[in-house]
Amino acid sequence: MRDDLAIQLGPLRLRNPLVMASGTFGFGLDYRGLVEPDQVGAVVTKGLSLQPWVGHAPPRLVESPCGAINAIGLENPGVDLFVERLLPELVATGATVIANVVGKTQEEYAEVARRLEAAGGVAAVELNISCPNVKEGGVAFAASPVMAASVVRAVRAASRLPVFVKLAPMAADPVEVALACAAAGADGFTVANTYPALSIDVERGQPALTAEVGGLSGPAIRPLSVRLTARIWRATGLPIIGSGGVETARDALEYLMAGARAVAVGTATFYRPTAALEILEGLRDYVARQGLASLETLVGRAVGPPEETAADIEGQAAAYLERTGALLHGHFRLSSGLHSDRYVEKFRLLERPRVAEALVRLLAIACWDLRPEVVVGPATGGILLAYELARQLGVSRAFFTERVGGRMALRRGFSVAAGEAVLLVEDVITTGGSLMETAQAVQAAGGRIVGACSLIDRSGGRFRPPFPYRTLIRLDFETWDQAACPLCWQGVPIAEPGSRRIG
Ligand SMILES: Cc1cc2nc3c(=O)[nH]c(=O)nc-3n(C[C@H](O)[C@H](O)[C@H](O)COP(=O)(O)O)c2cc1C
Ligand SMILES: O=P(O)(O)OC[C@H]1O[C@H](OP(=O)(O)OP(=O)(O)O)[C@H](O)[C@@H]1O
Ligand SMILES: O=C(O)c1cc(=O)[nH]c(=O)[nH]1
Repeated sequence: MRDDLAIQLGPLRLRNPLVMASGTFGFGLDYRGLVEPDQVGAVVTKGLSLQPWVGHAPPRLVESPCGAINAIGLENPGVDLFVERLLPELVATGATVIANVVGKTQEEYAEVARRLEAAGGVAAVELNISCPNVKEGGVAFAASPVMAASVVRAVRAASRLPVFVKLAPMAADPVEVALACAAAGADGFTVANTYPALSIDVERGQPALTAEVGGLSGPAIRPLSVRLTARIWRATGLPIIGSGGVETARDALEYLMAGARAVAVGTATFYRPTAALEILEGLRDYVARQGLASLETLVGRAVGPPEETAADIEGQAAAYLERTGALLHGHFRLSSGLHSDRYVEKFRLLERPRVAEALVRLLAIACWDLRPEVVVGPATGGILLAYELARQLGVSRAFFTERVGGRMALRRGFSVAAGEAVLLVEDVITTGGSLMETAQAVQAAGGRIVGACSLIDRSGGRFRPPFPYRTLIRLDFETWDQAACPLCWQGVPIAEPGSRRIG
């Protein structure tokens, strides 16, 4: 199996971002011979309840322009039968299984999740608090952020399985619901379930569906759910499975660029059973055409970084750095020769791959429009950052500059072609001296600087390079010349934590 479309969905590593939507792929076994369960990123089961549910009387599905309206009523065999009869066979296919869970009380949700975890083989649960066509156990739980969060909390307490909450697009304020679920420990969201809808059979003068209200799915809802995906991504920054009207690779890309990390295919499977596989081929073509190393950098590309995450990092940066041990207090001689009572030990951040990956993702989102061909950073932090940023941007080369006799230089055979587009990356900017020296070394070698970025800028706004420059965190710490340093006056011993030798 090729790995070029693999993507991280919170704690889950999916072999590709395509997920078979709940209720449209049975229990993953009905389509064998057409779509093998291990060909897609994950199979989401039909909603599972504690006891078997019979669902609504027919008719349960009616066509609608650019879509369908359904009211199956969550018919399912119950969690125990699923665990006993269906799950082993599904797991044996090598599929990643996400179990869709429904209940009439929060205790039921919790108990179903507990049994699923005990059974083994389930990668995550998707809490369906959004079925629009039942009176109990559906959208009622999404009616208030508090109720939705209480289901998440109950499930969290009963099982350690990752929890994705399937949001109701029309219930309460979905963003408020999502924030409450995030606070209660949700790992991510599916955005979104179907939209409550009514179709009338004018010959009979009756609702077309026995249940009256059904859920509208298909391309008709796609732009609505793409928008909601962007809102939930911006508000929470948590991993999202986009769902609603995905028929082609283009549709799937829309969801990714709006902030989803995986995309569900539902109604399309009914009229084109191999739609998911065709979409995967389309995604592979796109990745090859755009020269992307992975799909990671597409996530949220069209709508920018999540506000909360950006705000969190910006607003609580000093506290975060303090907590991770990155912000040192003392008396330091910095790379520039200036003195300060603070030093940012960037390796407290960079030594954690997850933290480094998450921070660089924000840099990648901030810089993707610069279209670099090479990423370059000054040693030492820049080595790691350049590599990770290039990886996430799908850029094929990354290298670093280092000091030779006190001057930044390209060594080790690193080179740029004439006019090659270079993005610079730095961990901490104090004066910007190291970055500007790197820029000069790259330009002297023939490279063209298209921009620069840094994780942390402590220059107090004084660093203003002559090319586009983006930073994640601005900190305002004082620096002094040796002669003006109050810590020197007090005789406090000085430390020189960086690797640059002064004097
Ligand atoms: C017939 C049918 C049954 C569905 N059953 C479920 C279900 O049991 N649980 C759930 O969370 N979503 C269910 N859904 C919603 C889908 O998983 C999906 O989120 C929605 O249909 C939008 O995607 P689509 O336009 O690609 O179909 C169902 C949808 C349809 C059409
Ligand atoms: O903007 P400037 O004034 O150039 O200062 C910033 C540079 O100083 C720090 O490096 P450090 O001195 O810690 O050296 P090291 O990375 O080699 O350990 C930091 O990682 C930057 O590279
Ligand atoms: O079983 C159903 O009718 C059903 C469940 C659900 O969550 N969404 C949907 O559109 N239909």
